[in-house]
Amino acid sequence: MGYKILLPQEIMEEGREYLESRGYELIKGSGLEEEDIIRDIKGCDGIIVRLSKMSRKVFEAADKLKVVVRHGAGYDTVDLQAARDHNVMVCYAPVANSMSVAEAAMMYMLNCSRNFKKTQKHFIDDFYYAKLKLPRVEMDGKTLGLIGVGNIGSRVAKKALHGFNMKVIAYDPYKTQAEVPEGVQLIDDFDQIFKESDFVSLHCPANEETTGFVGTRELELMKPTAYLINTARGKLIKEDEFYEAMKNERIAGAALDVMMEEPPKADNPLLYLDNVTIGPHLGAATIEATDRASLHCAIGVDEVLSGKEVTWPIPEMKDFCKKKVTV
Ligand SMILES: O=C(O)[C@H](O)COP(=O)(O)O
Repeated sequence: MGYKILLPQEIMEEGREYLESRGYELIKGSGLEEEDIIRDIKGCDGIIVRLSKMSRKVFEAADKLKVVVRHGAGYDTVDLQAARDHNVMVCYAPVANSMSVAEAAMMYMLNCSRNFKKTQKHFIDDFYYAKLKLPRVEMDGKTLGLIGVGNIGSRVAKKALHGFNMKVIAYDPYKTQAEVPEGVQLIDDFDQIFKESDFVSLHCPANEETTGFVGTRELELMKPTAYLINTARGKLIKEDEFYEAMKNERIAGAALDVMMEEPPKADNPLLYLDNVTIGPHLGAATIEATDRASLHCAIGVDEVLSGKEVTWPIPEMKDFCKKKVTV
């Protein structure tokens, strides 16, 4: 067969074994930047991308590429039009990390409710201040507002309903009440989620519809005691407007697992706010999720290159999938 699969970043053993046992040659990339991928992609039939972007320039440089598989649930880093123009199929791993990201969302909610960033900052200097003076709340009985009830949002909903006895309301124009977990109240008014919730958690993809859809206006709608959690994509939030709101303590706190720029520049002022917890896009970074993602990506590569039906095509390329990539 002799197909070459570029791995700009290592994947877990499950995925490697799946591909190697089927005769694929795995090529270790020389780096994660665009120029590295442009150099490395030549002669490769497939690529599994975790952190790198698949820009038009990369597709232009690729002479044999037939499949791109995104190691995760989002694919906003892949230029889909360029993929189509170059007859390259794009798949992803939409369910592999849902549980881990949902757990991360709960972790960030707890972190906010216990004011943990400020607590950590103060407790060495003044244990009693850290213990007694910082406001904290329970999650039990509070209202969680979800934006997006897909693979991740529905897992968050179940954890919040059954693990924390929260009320869960949700906005998702692509779902019906019958399609969301029992106990979730689907609401067709985006603003109402911000107005009513004690915690708002974002679980939708970044696309033209959602980019920058949370800014000053939405933060102004929120209760001053509420928290905003983003484990989805940094570009959903207008970061400059968010910074102003948080600097002025417009809401009680926020947690971002994702940012507009990853890694963020050290001088990004958001990093230094006491009321904003920030993580390094760690939602999917567990042993279990990366094991599954590596395997699901390997399956995607093999399905496309061996002409099988594709289990996880990105939704925008389902039609393309039927057309079949010429190998
Ligand atoms: O950490 C990873 O494996 C991925 O970057 C996660 O990607 P996702 O946020 O698109 O699921």
